[in-house]
Amino acid sequence: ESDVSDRLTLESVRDSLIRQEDSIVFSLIERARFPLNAPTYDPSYFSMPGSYGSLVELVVKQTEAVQAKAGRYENPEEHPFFPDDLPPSQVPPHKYPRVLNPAAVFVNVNKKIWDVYFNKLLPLFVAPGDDGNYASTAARDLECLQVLSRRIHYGKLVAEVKFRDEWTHYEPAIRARDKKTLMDLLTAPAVEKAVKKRVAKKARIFGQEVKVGDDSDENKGKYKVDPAVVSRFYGDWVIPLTKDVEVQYLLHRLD
Ligand SMILES: C=C(O[C@@H]1C=C(C(=O)O)C=C[C@H]1O)C(=O)O
Repeated sequence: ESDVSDRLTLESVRDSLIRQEDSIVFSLIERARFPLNAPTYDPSYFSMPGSYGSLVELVVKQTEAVQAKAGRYENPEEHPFFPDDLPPSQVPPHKYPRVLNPAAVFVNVNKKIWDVYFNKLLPLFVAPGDDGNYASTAARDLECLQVLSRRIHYGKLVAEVKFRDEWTHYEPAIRARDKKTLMDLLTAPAVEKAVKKRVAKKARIFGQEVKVGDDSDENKGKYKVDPAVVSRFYGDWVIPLTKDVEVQYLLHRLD
């Protein structure tokens, strides 16, 4: 099997992040089909044996258990939200390319992603209201959580590539545990600017009303998810959390 590292470049990992933007925008569009549906998140809405808390926690925990048996978390790019008590994989092991330093496994920011998604993003992009579709709503929330988690933890791969390209700059900062210098070294303002612009454009294009027979631009600024909300979410949370993952990974890189 060819050495993965000769295919792993900053350009290739950035291309993957660009492709993941599509999945993130579409997952938000699909969640926005439902109103807030607050009982989904209310621990007092239902009770069943086993401490599940809210309905969304039940759906996430049980879905992650099934996906763990199917081998999902054998992939180093995947991170469960409830890692405790996950069942072992039941499928033949797949040889994932070993790119990351094994210490990468300690970097997991899913608790923060959970908090930010439900408390900062969700109220901004879904309509108020309750249509009773709580199980479907929870399934859409899980899709959003998983695609955001994959994107943000991709910061490990980005950091690995940057380390390999410029290890003489990174090594002293890692040994000095100098997070500020590490953050300065890995930050690419022009790329961040382009990311924020592109995700807003994708939200406009993917979320527009498609009319047939009349090509006039009748969208009148109506989109399934507000492009400005998507762009601001990337700027305020997705990019900063990705960079936190990069810094945390680099701090473990020489373990
Ligand atoms: C992911 C990268 O690292 C940083 C994080 C970025 C992001 O989360 O979109 C973009 C540029 C960098 O500041 C990168 O350099 O591509």
